[in-house]
Amino acid sequence: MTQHETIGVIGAGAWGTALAQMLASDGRDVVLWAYEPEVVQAINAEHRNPLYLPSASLAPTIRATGELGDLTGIDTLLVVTPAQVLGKVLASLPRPPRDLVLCSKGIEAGSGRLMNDVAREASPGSAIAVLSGPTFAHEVAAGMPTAVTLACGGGAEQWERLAPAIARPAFRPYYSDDVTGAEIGGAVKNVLAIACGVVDGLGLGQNARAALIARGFSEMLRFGEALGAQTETLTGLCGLGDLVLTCSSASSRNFALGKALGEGASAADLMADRRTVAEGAHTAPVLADLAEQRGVPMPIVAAVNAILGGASAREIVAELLSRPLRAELESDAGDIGA
Ligand SMILES: NC(=O)c1ccc[n+]([C@@H]2O[C@H](COP(=O)([O-])OP(=O)(O)OC[C@H]3O[C@@H](n4cnc5c(N)ncnc54)[C@H](O)[C@@H]3O)[C@@H](O)[C@H]2O)c1
Ligand SMILES: O=P(O)(O)OC[C@H](O)CO
Repeated sequence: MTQHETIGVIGAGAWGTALAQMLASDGRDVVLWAYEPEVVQAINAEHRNPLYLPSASLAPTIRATGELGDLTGIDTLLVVTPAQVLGKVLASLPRPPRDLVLCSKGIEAGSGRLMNDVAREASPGSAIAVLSGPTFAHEVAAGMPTAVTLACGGGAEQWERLAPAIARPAFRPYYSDDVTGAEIGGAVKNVLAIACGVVDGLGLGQNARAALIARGFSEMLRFGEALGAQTETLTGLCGLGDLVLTCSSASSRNFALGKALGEGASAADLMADRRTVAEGAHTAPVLADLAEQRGVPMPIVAAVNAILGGASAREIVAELLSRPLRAELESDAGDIGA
C-alpha cells in the first residue's frame, strides 16, 4: 500500500472537520487541531464532532489534538479557523510548515488584510495556497462531488505537491495562481449571501434575488479589479460558483443570518452567543470601509453593513431601489451620462 504523507488541519469547526474526513477517505492519517477540549475528546473517543458537524461519522485515522505543537513536522497544514483568529492561531505554531493552505473566508477587521497577508506575517517562510469554492461542509463530509479553486502562491511547483495530497475521487481542485482573486471571491460572497437572505426574509421574491446575485457579482468584480485579482478567477468556482451556492440555500449560515434579519430579528441578538461563524457579518464592515477608501462603488455591501449595524432592512432595500437609474456596464455609462 502507498505510504501517504500525514496532513494537518487547524480548526475543527464544520469545515475543518469535513476537510479532515475528506482527506482521511484514502486511509491516510490526519491530525486535526481543535480549539475546544470537548471537541478533541469527542473526535478521539467517538469519531464524531457533535458540536460542529453532528451528521458525520469520522474516520478512525483522524486524530484530534488541542496542542498546536502536535502539528510540528507535518509539511502540509490546512488552516480552517474563523478569519478573525487566523493570525493569532498561526503565530502560535512552534514552527512554520512548508505549505499552508488557507480555507477560511474573510478579511481581517482593523487591518483590512486578506488572509494570505495575515498568514505570510504569522508564518514566515511557508508557501501559501488558498482553497476556496462552493463547499457546504456536510456535503463534503458525506463524500458528495465537490470542485474548488486551489490557488497556489508558490505556482505550479506548489500545485504539484498539493494536488495529489488534496484531490480525491469526489473532491476536485482546479489550479490557479491567483491567491488574491480566490480570497476576494470567498470573502465578498459571504456578504452578498447575507443580502440574498434579507431579500428572502422580506419575501421580495426570486426576481429580486437573481438581480442581487448579478449586481452583487458586479461589485465583487469591481473590488477584485481594484485589488489586482484576475476577473477569470472571480468568474470561476471561488467567485461566481460560491456566490450561486450561498445565495440560494438556507444551508448557508450567511444566508440564514440575512433571512432572520429580513424577518425582523435584531442583528445584535443574532450575533450574541453564536457558536457557528457567519463570516459575512465580520467582513461587511471592513469590506465597506475598504471599498469606500478605494472609491469602489459597492452599494449592496454598504446596505448589508447598514442592516448589520441596526438599520431597518425594509428601509435600506427601499433606498437601494430608489438609486438613480444607471448603465448596467460601466463601459456604457458614458453613453447615458450615468
Ligand atoms: N462550514 C462550511 O461549509 C465552510 C465551507 C467553506 C469555508 N468555510 C470557512 O471556514 C472557516 C471556519 O468555518 P467553520 O464552518 O468550520 O466554523 P464553525 O462555524 O463550524 O465553527 C466555529 C469554529 O471557530 C472556532 N473558534 C471559535 N473561537 C476560536 C478561537 N478563539 N480560536 C480558534 N478557533 C476558534 C471553533 O473551534 C470552530 O472551529 C470560516 O472562515 C468559513 O467561512 C466554511
Ligand atoms: O455557511 P456559509 O454561508 O458560511 O457558507 C459555507 C461555504 O462558504 C459555502 O461555500
